[in-house]
Amino acid sequence: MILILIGYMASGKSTLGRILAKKLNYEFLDLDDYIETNEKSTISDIFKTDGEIYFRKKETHYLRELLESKNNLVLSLGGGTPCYSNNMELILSANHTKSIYLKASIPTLITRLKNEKSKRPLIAHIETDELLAEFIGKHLFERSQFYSLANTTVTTDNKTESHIVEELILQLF
Ligand SMILES: Nc1ncnc2c1ncn2[C@@H]1O[C@H](COP(=O)(O)OP(=O)(O)OP(=O)(O)O)[C@@H](O)[C@H]1O
Ligand SMILES: O=C(O)C1=C[C@@H](O)[C@@H](O)[C@H](O)C1
Ligand SMILES: [Mg+2]
Repeated sequence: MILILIGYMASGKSTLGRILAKKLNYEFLDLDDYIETNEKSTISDIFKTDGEIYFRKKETHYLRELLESKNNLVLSLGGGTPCYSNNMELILSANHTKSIYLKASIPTLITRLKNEKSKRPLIAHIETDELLAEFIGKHLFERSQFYSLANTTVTTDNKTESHIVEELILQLF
């Protein structure tokens, strides 16, 4: 089984994925980290040097590689992974995957992303908190249609990390 965590930037995919994998004794991989290791570059540098379209091609390539080669894995995706190419179709049509949308509210995402912009090239250039809030609101609205295709959804606001992981395990098994 490959458990796939989906959600907006800062929704908790990497943090919760690591904890979930430990509990289940599964391998943990973060698609952003996997891309960085294999491309020998950071996500920010890939965006700067080769552009977003190149990044999205690589993202689909490595997603497919992992889906075809791994088992007993928790895989945290990038925030945009479900929204490009045929990635969501790939995930849903594989018969050994379960996908989970980690749903966080706009205010929660704004609070987290205000302090963590620099590593995220899509928002690093946004100068004020007001503009960031406006961007997140619109962007999440556009992306929700893809996130909502996940097999299951867990809301994460005002819940501790361990509480969310317990809920995930109950929903999944
Ligand atoms: N349930 C939670 N309660 C409070 N803080 C949380 C919770 N889950 C995650 N966080 C915090 O939110 C921030 C973003 O989490 P994380 O990096 O796991 O998000 P992500 O979905 O992997 O983001 P990205 O798509 O940009 O990689 C981190 O600082 C993390 O500690
Ligand atoms: O939301 C997005 O489109 C992204 C999120 C990050 O996880 C990275 O995959 C990259 O910064 C793009
Ligand atoms: Mg992450």
